Amino acid sequence: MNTSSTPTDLPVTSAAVLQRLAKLGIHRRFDLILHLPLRYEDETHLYPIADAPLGETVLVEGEVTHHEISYRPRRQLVCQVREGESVLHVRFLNFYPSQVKQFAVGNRVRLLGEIRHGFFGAEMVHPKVRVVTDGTSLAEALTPVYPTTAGLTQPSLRKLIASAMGTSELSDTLPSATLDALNLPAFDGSVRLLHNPPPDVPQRALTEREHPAWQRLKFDELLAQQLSMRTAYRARRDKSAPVLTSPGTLARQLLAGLPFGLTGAQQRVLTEISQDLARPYPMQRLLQGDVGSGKTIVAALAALHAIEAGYQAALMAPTEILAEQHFLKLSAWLAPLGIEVAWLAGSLRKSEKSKQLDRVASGEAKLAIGTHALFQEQVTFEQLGLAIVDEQHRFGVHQRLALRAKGHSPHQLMMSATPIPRTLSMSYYADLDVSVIDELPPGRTPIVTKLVSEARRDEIIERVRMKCQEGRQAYWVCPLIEESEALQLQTALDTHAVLSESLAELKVGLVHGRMKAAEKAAVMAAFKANEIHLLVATTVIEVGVDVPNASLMVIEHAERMGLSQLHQLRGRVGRGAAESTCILLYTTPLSDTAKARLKVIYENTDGFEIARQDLHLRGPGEFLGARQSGAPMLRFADLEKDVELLEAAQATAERLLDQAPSVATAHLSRWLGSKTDLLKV
Ligand SMILES: Nc1ncnc2c1ncn2[C@@H]1O[C@H](COP(=O)(O)OP(=O)(O)OP(=O)(O)O)[C@@H](O)[C@H]1O
Repeated sequence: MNTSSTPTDLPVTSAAVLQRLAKLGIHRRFDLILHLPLRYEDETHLYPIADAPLGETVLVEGEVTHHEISYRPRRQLVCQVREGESVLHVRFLNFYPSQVKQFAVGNRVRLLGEIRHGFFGAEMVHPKVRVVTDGTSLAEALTPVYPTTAGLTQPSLRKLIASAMGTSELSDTLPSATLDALNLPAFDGSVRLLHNPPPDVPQRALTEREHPAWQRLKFDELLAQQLSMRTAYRARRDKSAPVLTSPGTLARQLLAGLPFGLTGAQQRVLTEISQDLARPYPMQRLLQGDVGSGKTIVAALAALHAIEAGYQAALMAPTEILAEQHFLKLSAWLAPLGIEVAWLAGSLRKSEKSKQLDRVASGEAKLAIGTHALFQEQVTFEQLGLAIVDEQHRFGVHQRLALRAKGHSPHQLMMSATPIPRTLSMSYYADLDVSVIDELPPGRTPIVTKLVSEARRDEIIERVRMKCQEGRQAYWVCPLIEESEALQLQTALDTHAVLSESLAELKVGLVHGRMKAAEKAAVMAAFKANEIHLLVATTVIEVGVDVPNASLMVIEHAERMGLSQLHQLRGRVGRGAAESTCILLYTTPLSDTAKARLKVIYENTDGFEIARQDLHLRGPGEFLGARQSGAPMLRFADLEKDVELLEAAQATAERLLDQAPSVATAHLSRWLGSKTDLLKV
């Protein structure tokens, strides 16, 4: 079998063609084979003009009875083709002299296109044309139409693919017993069928990717992904990590001082984490929990586990606001236990930074909290046992690896406040263990969501006044203006000015992305202390801000925001016992997608359900964030439609890795080819 696919195995020598192929993601012969048609043209079957179905691409034939170049309403070639009593009008708005020749009166022409009812009767615009001579026969297979790029015609792509198919060994990577059990056809037959389907295959099954041949390709792709992720998962067991055992004394002390007990879900995930930490190989666990489900206390208890075992822990967050909030909360929790926490962020003054670095290096600080400043070169730990990464999807694989390199393969806990749909975590996150906090702390009153037109802004301002006079606090979130940060800042400043004036008796604060970290922190601290009643904010408050007394949120131009972002923002309220309201202000007219998004957020409060619908509306890219660059992407399988195949691929991958590793390797190397270095991540 040919597994040594390299860029040189393409049946091409021209640098220009190689470049065009590269644009299509084709770098080796196997990529050509996997370059599957978008759709097909059916030239196997002639329809009588009178009976051809409307709105479908059909092949018809007739004799040219007339042609002219007309100039009204614009220059165009207008022809008539007759078959018996039926007449078809044919028009070309752009045409070459050669096309005029093809339509010489008396010629028999075969036309491929869609018939519509035009002004003069049946008409075809811009059909594909062939002049019929005695030897012209019908095609034997459907004609594939490939995704292509400028300078690469369909016939030349077809030729290249045919040549790759002719010279490649397409033997099966999977044993026939496996295929039989899964009811899947052979690989060779499947790709050949998809490139050259016989005329009796229903086109819908092909274009909708439901044909067994498609199932086979999707399965192979999913299997390659599973094998890649699970190989990485298993490879971790060969590395050694500190065995962290802890009698749990510190954890008990911390819990004793808290006003609440852990929920069942928090306890369960904590057990999962503690068991991992006591293993001799590094943990890589993803902790998922909906907004407000209480991940921070779990992170703190995991850190205490490492600390009690004699090691240090680090907690890294993507923004300084979030990191600082963690720092304040965890310092307050850990100080009574006599545990020192260091703070590392980009905004620290040099002398302060070097003091903090010393505390981390000497081991005086048992926990270090910060932004990406934590994995910069100067940072050394005395003995790092656990690295916790909050909002993991905002960090790339490299940043995570850099933090990991700070210790002798420390354990890693990754936290995500954006719930990840099950199929996504089964596929793109299959190299991790996953824990889910699927229960909210008791006593929360569900958030009431209201959709309100921008025209009723004044009423909303009154509502803010009332709430704040009752002693509650509120957020006012300014619209996201992606095109211009300056404009976004201006909007926030204007909104702040207007609201300060309208609500003169309230203290109105402002926080936005352009402020210095220390300024932001001061505003957040004042809001937390209820010295600010209404906080005007850009979306910098999206993740993690925790002010339980805030019970009203107004989001302007909610129609511009993504679902997960709205859910995150809305989760900033409803964190205490008081009933909370989130008002989504929208501006009309709303696009269909904006309507769909607002409907989902209005109807659902469960983050996992919202995530599932977000996956449906926007595809997986939005969830993967930085992870996308490190994971082999799926081209054929659809995580929504192909759940069964995904489950089958997952089970097959485990079985092959256990029982037939050489089959697993062969399959992987065929699919990943030059990308196999991904496995080293
Ligand atoms: N078991 C519990 N019982 C009552 N309150 C809890 C419990 N666990 C956490 N809390 C409180 O719930 C609030 C939310 O917790 P936390 O900030 O950890 O949420 P989170 O999961 O990080 O959510 P987000 O991603 O929205 O920040 C905090 O005020 C926290 O103190």
